[in-house]
Amino acid sequence: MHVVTSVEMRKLDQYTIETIGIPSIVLMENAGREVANEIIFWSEQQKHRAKKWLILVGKGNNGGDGLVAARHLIEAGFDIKIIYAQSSDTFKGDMIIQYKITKNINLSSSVYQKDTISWTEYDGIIDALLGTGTKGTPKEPYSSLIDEANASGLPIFSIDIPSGLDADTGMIYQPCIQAHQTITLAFLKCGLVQSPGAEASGNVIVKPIGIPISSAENYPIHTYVLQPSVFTKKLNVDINLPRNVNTHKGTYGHVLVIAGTIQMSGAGLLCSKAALRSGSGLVTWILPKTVAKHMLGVLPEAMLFPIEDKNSGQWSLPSTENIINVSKNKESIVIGPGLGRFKDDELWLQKIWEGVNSPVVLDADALNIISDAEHFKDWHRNKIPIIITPHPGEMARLMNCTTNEIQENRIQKARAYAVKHQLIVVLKGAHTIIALPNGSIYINNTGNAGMATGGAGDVLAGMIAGLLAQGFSAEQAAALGVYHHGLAGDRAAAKRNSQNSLIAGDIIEEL
Ligand SMILES: NC(=O)C1=CN([C@@H]2O[C@H](COP(=O)(O)OP(=O)(O)OC[C@H]3O[C@@H](n4cnc5c(N)ncnc54)[C@H](O)[C@@H]3O)[C@@H](O)[C@H]2O)[C@H](O)CC1
Ligand SMILES: [K+]
Repeated sequence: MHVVTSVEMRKLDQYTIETIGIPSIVLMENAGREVANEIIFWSEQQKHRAKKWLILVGKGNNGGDGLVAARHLIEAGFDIKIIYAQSSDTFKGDMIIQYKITKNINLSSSVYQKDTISWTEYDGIIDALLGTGTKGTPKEPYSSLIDEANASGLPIFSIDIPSGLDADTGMIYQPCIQAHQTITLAFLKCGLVQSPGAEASGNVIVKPIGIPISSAENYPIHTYVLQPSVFTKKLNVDINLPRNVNTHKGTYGHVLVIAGTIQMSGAGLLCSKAALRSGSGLVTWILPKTVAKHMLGVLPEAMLFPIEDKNSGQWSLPSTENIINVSKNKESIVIGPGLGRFKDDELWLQKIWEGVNSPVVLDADALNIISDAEHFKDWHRNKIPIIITPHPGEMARLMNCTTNEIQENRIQKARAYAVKHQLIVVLKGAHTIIALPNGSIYINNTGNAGMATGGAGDVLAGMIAGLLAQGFSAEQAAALGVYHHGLAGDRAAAKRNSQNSLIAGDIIEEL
C-alpha cells in the first residue's frame, strides 16, 4: 500500500543493503526471478507457446534485473535474445557481474542497431532499459529502441517502471514504453499511480524482492494508495462497519449546505442529495429565496432555509448573520457548489469562516473567492478542520500557477498547499490526491472518465460533508468520500455499460 518516489526507493534499497545486510546482487536476483515467474505465468495462459522473447537491457541495474530474468527464462525452456542498448564498457557494479554470467552461459545477445531487429519473430518483450535511475527524456539509442518496441505491437512487460516514465510524477517523456504489464519491485512508484504514467504502465503488480515492508514504516513513507487495508491500518476506519441498531437520525449528524443560485440551483440539489445518500441524518440547504421557491418538494428529504435575496436569486453580504445562526447546531458545512461570485463575497466567506464551529468543505466558487482574497493567508488557520476539493484549474488559481504545473506534479503541489495552509486538499482528477496537513498523501484509484461531467464535484463535496456529519474525522471523510465517489461512478458506468452517458445523478444513485 506504500507508494514511493525514486529517491525514497534508493534510500530503502540502501537501508536494506547497508543496515540489514542483504547484498544488492541478491535483491537483483530476487527481482529478476520475480519477473521471470510473471512471464512464465502469462505465457502459460496464452493459446500458443509464447516462449520466444526479446529482453531490452539498459546499462543500469534495471538492465541487471533483465539479465537475471533472462537466465531464469532460459532454465524454464524459453528462447531468449538479449538486446543491449549500449556496449558493455558502459556497465558497472552489479550489471558487470550479470553481464559476465550471461557471457559464461553463452546467452544469445547483440548490441542494438537501428532497424535491424526482426520483431515479428518474437512473442513478447521485456523492457529492462530504464528504471528509477531515469533522468529526463530517453537519450539515443534508448529513444529509437523504445519507439521500435512500441511499434512492434508485441506485448511489453516493463521491469519496475515503463522506460520513459518519470517515476515520481507520472509524467511520460517522449518516447515512453506503452507496457502491457509493469512488474514493479518492492513498492509502488508514485509515477505508476498518476496519469498518464498509470495508463502507460498497463496492469501494475508489485513483487517483493527482500526489502522488508517495515522499512517503509521506519523510513517513514507517508504516501499510500487508497484500498480497504489502508482504511483499516492507516485511517483507522472499517469501511464495512454496520450501523448500530439503537440509533436515530440525530446520530448521523446534520449537514448545512450553502450552495446554489438561480443559474446553478442543480449544484445545491446534487450536493444536498449526495450528503443524504452518504448517510447523514439530516440536511439543511440554505439558498436564495427566489431559488428556494422552485425547489419546494424537489428533494423532500432535505430541509430548505430560504435567504432574503431581493428577488435576485443571488447571494449577498447581509446573509452571513442568518447563515452563522443556522450553522450553530450542524455537524458539518459545505460551501461553494453553484455559489456564483457576488459583491463582497470575500468578506462574506471570511465572516462565515470566523463565525462557524463545524468542519467545513470548500468547493467550486468558494475556492475561487479564496484565490482572489487579498488576505486569505491567515483567516483559515483557526480551530475548525477544513477540506478543500479543487479540480486542477482551481488548484492552479489557489497556487497562482498554471494548470499544467499542477498536473505535472500533483502529489507535490497538493502536499505543499496542505502543509502550508494546514488543511486537507482533495485534488480531483484521474487518481485524485488527498493531501493532509502532516504531509501524508492518499492516492485514489477508483473512478473513471465518465465522471468528468457537470455536477460530479458537487456530489463529492456533499458526500464528504455527509461523512463528516456522521462523525468521521476530516481525513477519514475525505478518503471515504473520494474512494466511494469513484466506486459509485464505476458501478454506474458498469450498469449503463457506458462511461460517455454517465451524469452526476447516476453517481448518487449508486451510493
Ligand atoms: N538499487 C538496488 O538495490 C536495486 C535496484 N533495482 C533496479 O535498479 C533500477 C535502478 O537502477 P539504476 O542503476 O539507478 O538506473 P536505471 O537502471 O534505472 O537506468 C538508468 C541508467 O541509464 C542511464 N540513464 C538515466 N537516464 C537516462 C536517459 N534519460 N536516457 C538514457 N540513459 C539514461 C543512467 O546513467 C543509468 O545508468 C530500478 O529501477 C530496479 O529495476 C533492483 O530491482 C533491485 C535492487
Ligand atoms: K524498465
